[in-house]
Amino acid sequence: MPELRSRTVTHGRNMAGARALLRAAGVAREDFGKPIIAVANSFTEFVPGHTHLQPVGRIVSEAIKQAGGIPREFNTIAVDDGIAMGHGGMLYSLPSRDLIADSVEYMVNAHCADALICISNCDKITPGMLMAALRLNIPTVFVSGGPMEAGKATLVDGTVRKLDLVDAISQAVNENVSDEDIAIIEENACPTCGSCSGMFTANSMNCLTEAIGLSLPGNGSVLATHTARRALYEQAGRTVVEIANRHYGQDDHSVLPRSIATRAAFENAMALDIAMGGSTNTILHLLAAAQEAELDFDMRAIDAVSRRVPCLSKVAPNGSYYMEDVHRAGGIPAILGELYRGGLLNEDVHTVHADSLAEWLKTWDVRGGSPSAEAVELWHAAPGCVRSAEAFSQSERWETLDTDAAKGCIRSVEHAYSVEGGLAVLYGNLAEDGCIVKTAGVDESIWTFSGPAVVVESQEDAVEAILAKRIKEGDVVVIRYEGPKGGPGMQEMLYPTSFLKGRGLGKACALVTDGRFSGGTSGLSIGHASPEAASGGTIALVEDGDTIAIDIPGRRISLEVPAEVLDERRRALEAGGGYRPKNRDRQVSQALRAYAAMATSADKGAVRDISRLG
Ligand SMILES: CC(C)(O)[C@@H](O)C(=O)O
Ligand SMILES: [Mg+2]
Repeated sequence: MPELRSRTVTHGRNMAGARALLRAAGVAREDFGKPIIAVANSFTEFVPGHTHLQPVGRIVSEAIKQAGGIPREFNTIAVDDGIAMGHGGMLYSLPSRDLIADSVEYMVNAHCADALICISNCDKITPGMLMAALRLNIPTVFVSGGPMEAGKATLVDGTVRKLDLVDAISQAVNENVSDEDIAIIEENACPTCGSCSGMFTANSMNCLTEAIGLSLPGNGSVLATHTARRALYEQAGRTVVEIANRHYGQDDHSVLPRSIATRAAFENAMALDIAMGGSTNTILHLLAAAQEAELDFDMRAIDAVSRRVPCLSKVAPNGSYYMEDVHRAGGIPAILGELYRGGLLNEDVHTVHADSLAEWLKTWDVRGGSPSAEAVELWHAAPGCVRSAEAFSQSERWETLDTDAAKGCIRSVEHAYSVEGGLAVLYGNLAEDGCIVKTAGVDESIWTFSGPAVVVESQEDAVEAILAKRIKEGDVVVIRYEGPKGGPGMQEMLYPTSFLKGRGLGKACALVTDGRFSGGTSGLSIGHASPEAASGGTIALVEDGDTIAIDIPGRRISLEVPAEVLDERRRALEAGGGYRPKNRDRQVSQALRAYAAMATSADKGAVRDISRLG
């Protein structure tokens, strides 16, 4: 039977000092011996996805106390990609993931916590905490802050439309949209607290924790403002104590993160991701998390799943549905249920709340025949449509659920949007170790595309070229030296992709980069090109006017330049100073340079190269 880790600080005469301090922090004499549960809360007023989490930490802690644990809450940082976007702030976004993972490890190990509950939400927080959970491998439950409601606006001409953050970004550069309409869009794009309303990175990751089995059903889709989230937080608090007791009291290792997040579970999560057209960032984060779990799960494994799983849902930016619509259609268990019936899931998995996939879906899949009354009630949680930055500020209900598997928000395998999955890995001389495209967001007419390269060596230059109308129909914009090392920090290219869209080029151009994209990016946007330019990848050798050919169904990307010419260019580049951007004036802090010194490439999840630690 494993001893409570916290015994190190709660038992024995020599730990009188540690106990004295724990007492000073509110632990009662009779509580010593109960499991200490670290409550990693990512509350911050900077980020709408996290601004409502302060009371959530208290609710979770109270539930833990009631269930017989000792909650110890602490905070992590959280970067808002949407606010950091389009300027030097974005360099900090991806490195913040590893900082969060480390800070959770520091707090848990320094204080000998027995178990962990992760209150996450936005882009890097869920993956950072997931990395920590798999690194620490102590009983862990994830519970996120929930999605934002979709925006609704009435434009000057009376048109009523749904919208989100990306509309505010792209419409701002659309010369056909009036200042009055821009003001209306800005005012209404993000009406409530929560993670931005589409299938963007935050929501994608929070849905994936459900599929991996580390969070409760509904975690990824119950709206941040809805009263139904209170029960989710309370249940998460009870569950973490229950699994801690099973592990330390009954020697049950099946509740540990590495027992739950197995390769089979990662493949299921990837199948979900491909079916729902999740953010391309999920690939980076799953690769990073798999390495923490010491799992054999790489780009080839992702490629294999993407070749067999179809696209079952198209949520913004891939279509006109939002997270609130995914929820009404039965949430993540409904997508998993469709995949299960299609024979596309591994069945040898379990979760923090169910011992088998069959039990999990039987209870929670509203389309599966016998969902519990609790599940049916949960999926009725609807948007309040009132501006609010508070958790639990509304309790609207949908009158009916969307169970239309032919034309609704979530389709069956038989009625898939496309047999081609929502995400694909492409290989070729331009990306020998692979690159990523979100097929769900690409118009089918340009799944094969070929055009002349227009090369820029920074996101800023790309934005400038698009706004100065130097990019024309048919071009392939190449943005390089924006990888994990080269940026550093692998910026998201939401501004270039949104500006292409805003300038009417969304379906007319391709964009290839060694950087990455926001979950809000759509169009023929190909990222994570590996090896990156700063590591000597072929992307460093592209010249203006070279032809780049993209073939999504064939999973190929090629720079159509003879090998001898590329060799010649490589020799010249290496003789001329190596793999560095030309004329780029970028302030890079020491903290970021430290990240860059250790960063691996995107096909390895951009994690630190731990082989260098000796
Ligand atoms: C700001 C966004 C839309 O959240 C973006 O950061 C993403 O990656 O999805
Ligand atoms: Mg992001």
